[in-house]
Amino acid sequence: MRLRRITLQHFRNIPLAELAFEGRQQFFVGDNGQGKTNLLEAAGFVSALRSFRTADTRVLIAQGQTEAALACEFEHEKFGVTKLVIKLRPGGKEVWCDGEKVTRLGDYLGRFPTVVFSSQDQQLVRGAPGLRRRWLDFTLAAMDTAYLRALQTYHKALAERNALLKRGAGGGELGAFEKPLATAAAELQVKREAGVAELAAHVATAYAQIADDAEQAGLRLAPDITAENAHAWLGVFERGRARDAQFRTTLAGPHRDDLLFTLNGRTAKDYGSEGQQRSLVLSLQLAQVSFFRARMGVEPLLLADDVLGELDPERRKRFWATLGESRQVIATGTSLPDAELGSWEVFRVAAGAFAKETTL
Ligand SMILES: Nc1ncnc2c1ncn2[C@@H]1O[C@H](COP(=O)(O)OP(=O)(O)OP(=O)(O)O)[C@@H](O)[C@H]1O
Repeated sequence: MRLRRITLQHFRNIPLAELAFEGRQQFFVGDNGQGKTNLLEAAGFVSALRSFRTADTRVLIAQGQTEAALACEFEHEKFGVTKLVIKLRPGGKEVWCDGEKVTRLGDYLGRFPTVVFSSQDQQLVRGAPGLRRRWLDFTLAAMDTAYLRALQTYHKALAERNALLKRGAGGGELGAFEKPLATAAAELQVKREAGVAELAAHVATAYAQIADDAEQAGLRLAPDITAENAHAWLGVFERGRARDAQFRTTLAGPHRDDLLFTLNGRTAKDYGSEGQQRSLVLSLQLAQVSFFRARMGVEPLLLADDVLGELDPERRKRFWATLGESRQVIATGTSLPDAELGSWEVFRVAAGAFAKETTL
């Protein structure tokens, strides 16, 4: 798919911007703090209906304003030319797709896939398990509404069970929430195992294309605990009651799963060099691109936030070659990319305003 136009109103530091994109490569250049990432964030928001930087919609609305609006036009492999309008208010968001109001998030997710490359991605290898879990959940839920539903059910039941535990409840009282918890846990486990196996194959391919070593990259699920089926999961939660009551929280379950990255079978977090970890993170995001395309039959929109400048020249060239020219890339940076990295439509960003420059 291709983003042809985007309009932002009162979005972060951007009072009004109306941008039309001609080709498949747009570059936003400017000093720090001018609004480059804000533009990418808006493009990401219209596809995922959430920000890749914050869970709080309120901070997206320009200071002093009560509402922000985004409108865009996609050229889409499946839906043809599609127009989306999003209104953000402190209390939430409203979405229209070709003039029709979107009432169920699940119907919309994954239709306009976007993959974000950002310098924060390094944390995916080195940071806490929660970051990897969120990445996995986002990747799988975007392509599978049943996964999203299971995830929502699980977290709702988990929150209820934990609230009871905090109040000092135990035994049978917890039972009411353990059934939905167990059913959802079983579904999450099966879908995570299958999804990770599929993603692992894409990660290995991407790593072989961009890294300069001959190591084999791997990805696997490191479950906190496993059980055969929903019935067995119920047993897990029932047996955990006494210990959970002591700690006042549900200690074991899919909410503690992790993902493990490996290089030649060894944990990348502990053994991988800085450069290898960097290649691995890029491979992970490239795997998301291939996964979305394989599942949806749609070329995702790629948003690259200040990453091109961070890569050494060799890796940058290889990364670029992997992206190919059939996909749209919207990138940002404080300086323009090398001429060998394709021909960009360039926009200069200063204090939330955008000016188109001559094409590189
Ligand atoms: N809700 C808001 N209202 C007004 N301004 C905001 C809001 N949220 C963020 N900003 C402003 O947006 C600017 C940050 O923009 P952005 O994150 O896009 O920077 P950038 O151009 O990508 O810079 P860098 O290269 O440092 O990442 C800051 O000046 C910040 O104060």
